Amino acid sequence: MTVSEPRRDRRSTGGRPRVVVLGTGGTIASSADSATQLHDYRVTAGVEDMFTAIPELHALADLRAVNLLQLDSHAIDSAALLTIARRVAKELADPEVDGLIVTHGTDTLEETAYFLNLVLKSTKPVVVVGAMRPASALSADGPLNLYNAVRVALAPAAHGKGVLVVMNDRLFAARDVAKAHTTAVEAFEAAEEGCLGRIACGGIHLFHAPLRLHTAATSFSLDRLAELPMADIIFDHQGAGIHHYHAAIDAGARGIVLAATGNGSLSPSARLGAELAARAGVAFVRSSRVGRGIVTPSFDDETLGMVAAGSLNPQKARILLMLALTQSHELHHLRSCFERY
Ligand SMILES: NC(=O)C[C@H](N)C(=O)O
Repeated sequence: MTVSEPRRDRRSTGGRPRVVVLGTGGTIASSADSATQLHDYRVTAGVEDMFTAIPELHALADLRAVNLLQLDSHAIDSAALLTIARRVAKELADPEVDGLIVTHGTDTLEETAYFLNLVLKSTKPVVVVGAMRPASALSADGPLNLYNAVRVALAPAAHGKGVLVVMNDRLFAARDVAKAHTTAVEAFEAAEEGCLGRIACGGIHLFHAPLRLHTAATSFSLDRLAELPMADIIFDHQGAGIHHYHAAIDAGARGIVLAATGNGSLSPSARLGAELAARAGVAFVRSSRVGRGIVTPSFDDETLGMVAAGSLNPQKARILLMLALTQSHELHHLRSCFERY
């Protein structure tokens, strides 16, 4: 279902816009033993605790808290991903809901954001937000990130832009953004594509709009997704072995994403791995471990039946590959997904 227009008569919100804040855990919901401890913290807070820390939020909108998960994002698996996506879709289908925020750990935030960007069928703003410092820290970044996320969700310009990520005063398209720093509050980048906009002194300044197909314009639908197929990422390097490919194929992977060197070049073992995958009917995608740039198609793609990931990093290529495999294993289908999304 495509949800496009917010409802005009707001009987239960007294005329105020309604924003759902859906909590999944992460540092934004964590605390440590002291204000100076910026590591080794635990998820402790629910969404209401975040509201308590930012009383100014209530002036912006009628807020609804949904405590869905309390996980660090490195613990999110395919089942949790589907749980998040289904709940987001359910909330967006409510005509009284104008926008939705997902609070999330930053380690795998880009994977969830890209997945939502591909499967949600709504033009309402969805903003994924996290924090690099726990809520208990000196200069915690979560409260302002969340406040900014709600402001973005309420901005008319955020409609129809796909899933957005707000971190440290910047606004990104879910497809383009990636975590690029282990500890800094300026942890997220969209190196080649750039951020979509900036939040400055209370204003939301949008510079670009995403061009790749997203949300209502994709062929993916949660209604038809019972589960996600298994896909593994294998990291290539000097002296790499073949055992990872055997292990992935034997374990039942339906797809392998190679975090290849450079512009998707294959070590001798990776080449052998691609041949094994082709023989076993396992899809093989070449992405790059470099972190910037595009993996371009090569002659080898034809001989070994591989797909070039374009500008998707390995973890995002895996998300798209899993979704594409739910529709077809055909090479032309997989390639067309990587060209369109
Ligand atoms: N900054 C963070 O959110 C990291 C965190 N541990 C996570 O859940 O990904």
